[in-house]
Amino acid sequence: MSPRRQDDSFEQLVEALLADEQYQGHPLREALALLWQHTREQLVRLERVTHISDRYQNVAQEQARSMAERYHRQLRQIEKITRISDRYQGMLQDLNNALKEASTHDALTGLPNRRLLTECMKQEDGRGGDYALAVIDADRFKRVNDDHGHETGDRVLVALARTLKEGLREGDMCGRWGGEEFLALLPGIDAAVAAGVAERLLAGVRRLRVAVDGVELPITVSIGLARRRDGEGYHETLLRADAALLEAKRAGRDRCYVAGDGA
Ligand SMILES: Nc1nc2c(ncn2[C@@H]2O[C@H](COP(=O)(O)OP(=O)(O)OP(=O)(O)O)[C@@H](O)[C@H]2O)c(=O)[nH]1
Repeated sequence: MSPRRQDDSFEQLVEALLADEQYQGHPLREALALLWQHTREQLVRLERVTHISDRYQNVAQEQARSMAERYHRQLRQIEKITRISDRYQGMLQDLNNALKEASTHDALTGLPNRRLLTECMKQEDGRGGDYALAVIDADRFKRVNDDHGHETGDRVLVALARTLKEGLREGDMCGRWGGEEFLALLPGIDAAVAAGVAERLLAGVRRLRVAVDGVELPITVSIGLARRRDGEGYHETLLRADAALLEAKRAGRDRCYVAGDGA
């Protein structure tokens, strides 16, 4: 017999006993009635306590669940913020690199710009470095612009920059000094080697051809070369190289002039 049915039959038995006429006035009946009354009250109380306990457990479970959900939601938000922050930092880094590149390199040719060249020459001066400077200037470049347009002029400058860079040794530096003028910084070099490098650059540019409207445009440059003298600052060496360049131009262009030590 199931416990529930047992309870039911016990209850029916007690009820029947209490209702039976023949036990009216019997002292045990009074005791049974009191006991039965007490038992029923206890049962009601027990049910109420069980009900409260169930509700409390439900509330506790509900709270635990919502706390776990909140925790996971916040975790997901933190992960998202971390991803955004990583991306943002990456973008900042890229931007930083781009700014650095823009501040030190020429946008058209990609070569080091005047600022970076100046910085490097100052550093060489600072350590008393032995170097030569070659000022390289495109010949009759105005004509290229006038005859073929500024865009063609730009293409020529880009091709020229590549050719000059390819003609230099490892450790040399070629940058765009401004306009159609380039500057090569040749560290640790003696006069004869520097002149050889300049001749190689001239020859490389002579071989260069830039195609314009089906025609191959010849390009030449003139070079002024000066070797740093003891105790000299880069701007003085540069002035001597500029003077040598002027001589090369006057002498007919497409050549290199070397500044004498006394120049
Ligand atoms: N396309 C283009 N032209 C430039 C740029 N910078 C300077 N130039 C041009 O370069 C030309 C330089 O002309 P000039 O200083 O008269 O010299 P040149 O015609 O080369 O003559 P020489 O130097 O005497 O051989 C000018 O026409 C400038 O406009 C540039 O970034 N792009």
